[in-house]
Amino acid sequence: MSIEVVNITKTYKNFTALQNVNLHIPEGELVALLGPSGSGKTTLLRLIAGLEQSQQGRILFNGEDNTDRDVRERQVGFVFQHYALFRHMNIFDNLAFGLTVRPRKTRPSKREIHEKVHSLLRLVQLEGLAHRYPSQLSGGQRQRVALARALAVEPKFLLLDEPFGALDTKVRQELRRWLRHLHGKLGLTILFVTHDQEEAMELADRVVVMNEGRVEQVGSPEEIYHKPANPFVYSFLGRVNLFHGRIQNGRIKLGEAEFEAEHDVGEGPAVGYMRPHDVEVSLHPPKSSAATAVQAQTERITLLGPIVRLELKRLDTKEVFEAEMSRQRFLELNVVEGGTVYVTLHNVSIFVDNAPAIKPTRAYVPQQVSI
Ligand SMILES: Nc1ncnc2c1ncn2[C@@H]1O[C@H](COP(=O)(O)OP(=O)(O)OP(=O)(O)O)[C@@H](O)[C@H]1O
Repeated sequence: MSIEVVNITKTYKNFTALQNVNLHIPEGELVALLGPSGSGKTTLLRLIAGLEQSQQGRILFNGEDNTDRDVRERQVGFVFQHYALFRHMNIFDNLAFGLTVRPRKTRPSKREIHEKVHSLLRLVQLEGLAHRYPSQLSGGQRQRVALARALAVEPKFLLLDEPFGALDTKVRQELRRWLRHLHGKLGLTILFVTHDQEEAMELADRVVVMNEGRVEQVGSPEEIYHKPANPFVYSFLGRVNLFHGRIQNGRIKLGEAEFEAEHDVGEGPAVGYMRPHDVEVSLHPPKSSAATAVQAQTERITLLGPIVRLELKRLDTKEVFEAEMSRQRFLELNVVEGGTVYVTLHNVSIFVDNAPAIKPTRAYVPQQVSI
């Protein structure tokens, strides 16, 4: 089932938690709501579920207006960070609960419930644990039971609020793989909240980046990482270097590094954003006369297994920034702390105020002046 959020604004007294949010989630997609704490992710999820009401806007399921329907009518499956299983019921009863409390008319028979619960246990790979109590399961197992319980009532879609938040890294990774697989098998629309960018990138077909009650960007993991719409998205998705400079005479000057802009971008202060893995480090000045290389001092070297991170300080602007490279490249280079290197800046995105990114088309090549 598709979900459409149309122009939703939600305020608590005089605090605006969501502002003019619009979002379309096509049927069958696995979508992440990603953003820092307080950005409005849970509020949006609760509004879609029908647990909250907004002051403005509509919520449509498959094009049908559900704004005024209550939570039970919406037939949504939920899973929260803290598994919230019934502690006094065994796993079988936890899974059967949603079906046994249905009105007599729509309640399945005992045999049907038994079959359903066992097929769900098979689906979440917990067969044989039906008679255990929640306290006798690991955190990851409990969370899989919570998912199975949400699926038991055959929801139109699943809403997951930081479903793996309380689990340790290794279990989280396993559950991510498992959820991806489950989604592939069921083809259900799933919307999940996370503040972990790696989780969003690894799991989701599409990521909705939120900040201060607004949607900053919606795109595939590839798009939001490689084509961030604005400085917030750039900075939120991974490490980033900032270089301060100016646009003048159609050229973008970041200290001694200069780039040409494809079209007229005005004049004034500008900030260059760049990922550490796009910084090319060399011990020698580049052969080309392009003015994108600057000198820097190596302040610190951090070995991170297969990756090596250098903390560098530009000699021209004194800005401190990071470069990342493979261990192999690091060993070939022979960089030392305190030494001087040449860095070439690739893939810089220039942002002026909050306008869309300017991608420099090429490095500025100074003209030879003949005397
Ligand atoms: N019932 C409430 N009354 C007042 N303010 C609220 C209420 N619920 C949420 N808020 C505020 O709305 C904002 C958005 O909260 P929300 O829980 O949606 O954020 P979030 O992105 O899910 O954050 P987190 O990752 O920390 O869970 C926060 O500033 C929060 O303090």
